[in-house]
Amino acid sequence: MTTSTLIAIVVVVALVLALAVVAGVVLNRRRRISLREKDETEARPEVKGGGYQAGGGFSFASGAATAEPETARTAESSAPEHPVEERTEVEGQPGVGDDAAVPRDTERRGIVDVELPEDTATAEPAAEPTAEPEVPAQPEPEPAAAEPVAPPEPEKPEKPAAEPEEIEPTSGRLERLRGRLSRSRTTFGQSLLGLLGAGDLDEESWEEIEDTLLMADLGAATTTEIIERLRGEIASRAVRSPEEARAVLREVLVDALGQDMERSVRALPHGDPADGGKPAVLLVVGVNGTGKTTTTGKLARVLVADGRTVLLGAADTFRAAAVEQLATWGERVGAEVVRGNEGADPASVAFEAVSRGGDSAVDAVLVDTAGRLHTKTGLMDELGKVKRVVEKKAQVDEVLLVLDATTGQNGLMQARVFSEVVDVTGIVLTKLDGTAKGGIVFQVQRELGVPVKLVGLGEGPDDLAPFEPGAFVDALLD
Ligand SMILES: Nc1nc2c(ncn2[C@@H]2O[C@H](COP(=O)(O)OP(=O)(O)OP(=O)(O)O)[C@@H](O)[C@H]2O)c(=O)[nH]1
Repeated sequence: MTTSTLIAIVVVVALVLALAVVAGVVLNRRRRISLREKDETEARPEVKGGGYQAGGGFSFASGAATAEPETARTAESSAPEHPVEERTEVEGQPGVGDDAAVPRDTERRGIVDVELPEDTATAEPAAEPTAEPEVPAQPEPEPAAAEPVAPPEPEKPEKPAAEPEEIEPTSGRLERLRGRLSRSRTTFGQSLLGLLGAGDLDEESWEEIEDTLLMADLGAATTTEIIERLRGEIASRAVRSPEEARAVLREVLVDALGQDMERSVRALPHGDPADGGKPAVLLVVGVNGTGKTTTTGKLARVLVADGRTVLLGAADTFRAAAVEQLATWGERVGAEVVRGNEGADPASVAFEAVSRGGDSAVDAVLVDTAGRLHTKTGLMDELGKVKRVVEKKAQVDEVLLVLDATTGQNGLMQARVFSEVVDVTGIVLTKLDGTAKGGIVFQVQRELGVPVKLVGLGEGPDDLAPFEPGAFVDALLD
């Protein structure tokens, strides 16, 4: 082999190596999405706002217009099944992930049949079975401590004594309270914007975006869906600038929140109450301390501010303080309160509240129920009974499940059990002001298929807002 042949071979090998290196670099560049080459002249993609038409205010609807006809349940079909193996409790004690403190509903007391008032004969629907389901065979721990308590008659409704106070305007609440979402905004919204706007989006960046979504409690399924959509949209729209990436992010998040979900609170009466129409009936349910009583009071204020008359039913008879708390809310807005003594049968109080609401021709009856751990089968059955007893008198238009946004996965577990027992129609997510995990909104809706209708953003009396996907996402991203 001559020297010139050798040189030729070396040159060819060097050329092939150089070509391979260049091809590798080009391929790697193509896989990245660069946001650095901002083209100011390109028009930003139009971003659609949320489809929910609350217009910044609360949206109320009549149950008659939207509620599905209630079918009378039989005791057999409505008795929820809670096989022992599915329970998270261990011998009645909270399990991992449950409330650490011994809940007040560990108090033992028998569940008694309710003596319904006289007018039950005229009540509807007639198909309700006369026998309430038996207390499940699974006994509460320490059954010997259970004392049969005769259901005291609900007390006479109280007329508020104090002058009703000023109520913050109900429109634009989410706008006004958007600052309360600052913790979620910092750890969720701003992290995402930082990652998407930082420049080259390689696999590592997408992993970080995924982690951010998971940390904010969006859940694995929603996170995967959002990442896939984001990747697709950013690539297909040839997104170049951080502003464009933000617009795409907003659109994807708003869509993931379900723009078409019906979020009106069914709190408007069926016809004119002054002319024989019936009040709307709302039950407020949830675990201890999630904010049921507070939410009931806040909602009453919104309705009163909108010119509606309200009656409050204090069916949280486990805790005298809860009854007092609701009575105070009633006084503050000039609403009548029907209350029972501590230990009174909650179903009896709820029934009386609905009867009284009809007699007083109010627009809405809001019934605050006792908090109960979702793991307590007997107490959950009792909640089902509250609803069935109320249905003897009137259609229940709305069952609002109050969930504490700071409890994460445990909140979801609660939601599943409650919706088995009482057909939850809307979620109120409270304490969003105290958490960085605002992403729970996405997960809870997806898991339950029930819309988040209201959000609690503070302890103040007017810190309740209607949930609007567009405004919520804006609050997270701005
Ligand atoms: N920060 C914040 N605190 C809230 C919110 N909603 C309720 N709270 C507080 O949560 C605590 C419990 O609220 P309650 O309304 O008493 O809860 P509950 O579910 O009725 O409790 P039980 O009667 O024990 O079942 C109170 O201190 C409320 O002020 C909210 O949106 N944000």
